[in-house]
This record gives sequence, C-alpha cells and structure tokens, in this order.
Amino acid sequence: MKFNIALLAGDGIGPEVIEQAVKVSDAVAEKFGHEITWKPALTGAAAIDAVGEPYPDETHEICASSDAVLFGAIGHPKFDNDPTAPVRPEQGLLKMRKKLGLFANVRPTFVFPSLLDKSPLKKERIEGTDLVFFRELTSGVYFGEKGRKDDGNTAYDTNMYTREEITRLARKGFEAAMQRSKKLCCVDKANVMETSRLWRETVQGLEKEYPEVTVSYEFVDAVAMRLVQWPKDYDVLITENLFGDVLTDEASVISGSMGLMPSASLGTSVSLFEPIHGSYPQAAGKNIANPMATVLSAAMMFENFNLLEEGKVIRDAVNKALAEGIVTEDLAEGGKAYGTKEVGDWLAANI
Ligand SMILES: NC(=O)c1ccc[n+]([C@@H]2O[C@H](COP(=O)([O-])OP(=O)(O)OC[C@H]3O[C@@H](n4cnc5c(N)ncnc54)[C@H](O)[C@@H]3O)[C@@H](O)[C@H]2O)c1
Ligand SMILES: CC(C)[C@H](C(=O)O)[C@@H](O)C(=O)O
Ligand SMILES: [Mg+2]
Repeated sequence: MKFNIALLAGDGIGPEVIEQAVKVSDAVAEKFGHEITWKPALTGAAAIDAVGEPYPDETHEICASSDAVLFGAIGHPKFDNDPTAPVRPEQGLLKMRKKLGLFANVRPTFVFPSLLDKSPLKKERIEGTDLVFFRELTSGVYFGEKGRKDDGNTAYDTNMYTREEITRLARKGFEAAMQRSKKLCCVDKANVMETSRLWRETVQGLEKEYPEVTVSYEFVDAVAMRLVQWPKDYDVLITENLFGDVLTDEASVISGSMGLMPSASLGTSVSLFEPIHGSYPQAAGKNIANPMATVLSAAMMFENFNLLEEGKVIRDAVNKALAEGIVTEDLAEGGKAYGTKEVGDWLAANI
C-alpha cells in the first residue's frame, strides 16, 4: 500500500522521538512492501517561531489531505513560564484536534512482562493489566468559554458538554467493550458537576443498545485511587477531556514510564497518532528520551489501517528491546542506558 503521512515533530524531544518512529515505520514498510511518503509540517513553538502561529493553515492542509498524522510533542518553557504569552504552542494542539474533528483519544495502558519487577507498584497488582481509556478530546473545559474579570483578579474556564458529544465518544467506548471483556466504566464527577450528570444520563440511555456490556459509574477521585490499587478491575474507561488527561498520565506508572504510552486520536476523517507525553524540555537535544511511546503510536497507526501484522512486528521489537535491556535512562535503573537514536536503530534493525 501507499501512504501519505503528515509528520508533525513539534518541540523539545518531539523531533528526536519522531525520527525514531519514522525509521521504524520505514523498516516496516520495506519489510511488507509498502511505500510511505512523509509530509513534514510545522507545529507548536517551532511554528510560532517560524510563522507566528502554532497550527498554521498550511500544516492543517497537509494533515487534512494525508492518510494519517504522526505527531511528536509540543511545548516550550518560554511559554510555560510566561502565563501572559498571547500565543501558546498548546493552542495549536487544541486547534488541530478541533479542526481535524479528533473527538476520541484512545489511550491504552498495558504492562510489559520484562518491566513488572521494576514498577513502584506491586507486581501481583499490575500483572495482566490491559485497559484502555477513551478520552473525549474536542470539548469540555479545554474548549469552553474562558477569561478574566474584575480587572484580571478573577479567572474562569467553563466546562460544557452536549449530549451529542458524549454520545459519540461513549459509543466508541461501548464498541471497544464489545470487542474486549464487555466491561465499561464511565468516569465522572456526577455528585458535583452538571456536565457529569449529563454524561451519566447519556451513557445510561445507551446501555439498552449494548445489553451485553456491563457498565459501572465511578467518581473520578475514586478512580484515581483504584486505578493504581486495582488496575486489573478496569477494561474500557470513558471520560471527559480533563479527567482523561490526568488519569492517563497516572496510568503510565502501571506501564513503567511516560516514555511508553502511545495514543490514537480518532474522529470523522483523518486519524492522528501521538505519544501521550509532552516535549520533556529537560531532555531536548540530549538523546536520552524514550522513543517507544512514539514508536508504539506508529504501531497503532498501522493497526488503524488494518495492517495488524505490521503493528505486531513493531510491538514484538519493543518487547524484545525491553527484555534485552535496550532501553533509555528512564527504564535503565542504574544499568546501561542507550540513547534515543540507538534504541531507534535497534528497533528498526529488529523489524
Ligand atoms: N501532546 C503534547 O504535545 C503534550 C503533552 C503533555 C505536555 N505537553 C507540553 O510539554 C511540556 C512539558 O510538560 P511536562 O513536563 O508537564 O510533561 P512531559 O510529558 O513533557 O514530561 C513529564 C515527565 O515525564 C517523563 N517523560 C516524558 N516523556 C518522556 C520520554 N519520551 N522518555 C522518558 N521520560 C519521559 C519525564 O520524567 C518528564 O519529566 C509543556 O510545555 C507541556 O504543555 C505537550
Ligand atoms: C499539552 C496539553 C494541551 C495536552 C492536553 O492536555 O491534552 C497534553 O497534556 C496531552 O495529554 O496531550
Ligand atoms: Mg496530558
């Protein structure tokens, strides 16, 4: 098959981890006889520096006309440390998600057998964990009205959801649950928030369409605790934008590192694949960031094209690297730490 893939490297470690994912994807393409044409485009702080805005129209055109988007990470301390900056890299990410209609962010959490003993969590608690978050990605408090009043001394962000936005995300969760263990957890704060009560009401209304799926409704604060205490109790979780953002970073402790967590953002047209981590500015240019989250995002990209064997060879290579200790410093624990590039080279050579 022939693919055009938009390549948005972004900031910080973005270009370094993207380079490895490209290398590994090219190795997969060569092995299976595919042809990938990469379409690099600007985003994040790099785009602000170059053209004054974080998601330029030209980048959008490239994304919208490609078969998929592979995204690194955006964000730079010069913006993080300046709350008054009028334009921010993160605005580009949100604009991109909205304009591409990427309403469902799929964030799997699973354990790697060779890392079980390295987790700060007890092995018997996490062994066998295999859960997936469906995080709503284009609405909620991220996109509601926000601003300042009282001469700048009062700030507000509005959380807002429509029944339709909840329904389309929840359906993705129900459908995934049907393919898995038929267990769905709706994570909300319905004891306090009206938006969460609409989530609960809407999901309850969908239950009759999926009679085989057992649905539980849990408050987000309790899930934050139970997720690391009894992760195996969960299978498919659906939740709003902000709760999903927070809980999925927390879930990275179960897998072993932020540098291992991939995601797929799905919507109405093109799909996007990105690690859940950020631009990790402390590591930028040092060749120490773990590229596996981005490499595994590329695996999700192949799988989304229904190229399951292609996805599997990437996963097998990552598992082999972890088992053989070909890891970056986040997983080295005093042992030998390989560079970002060396891990990428190893993975590509083992495809
Ligand atoms: N999707 C995105 O592009 C995205 C996501 C999150 C944060 N950000 C941005 O990134 C910048 C930094 O944010 P942050 O420090 O809160 O989050 P971060 O995810 O960049 O880093 C948090 C921590 O996670 C670990 N980590 C992250 N990626 C890693 C990797 N590939 N290998 C090894 N360890 C890794 C590191 O310990 C790091 O200190 C900010 O500007 C933020 O807005 C962007
Ligand atoms: C950078 C930020 C806007 C983004 C989010 O909150 O969605 C990030 O944390 C993520 O998880 O992709
Ligand atoms: Mg996040």
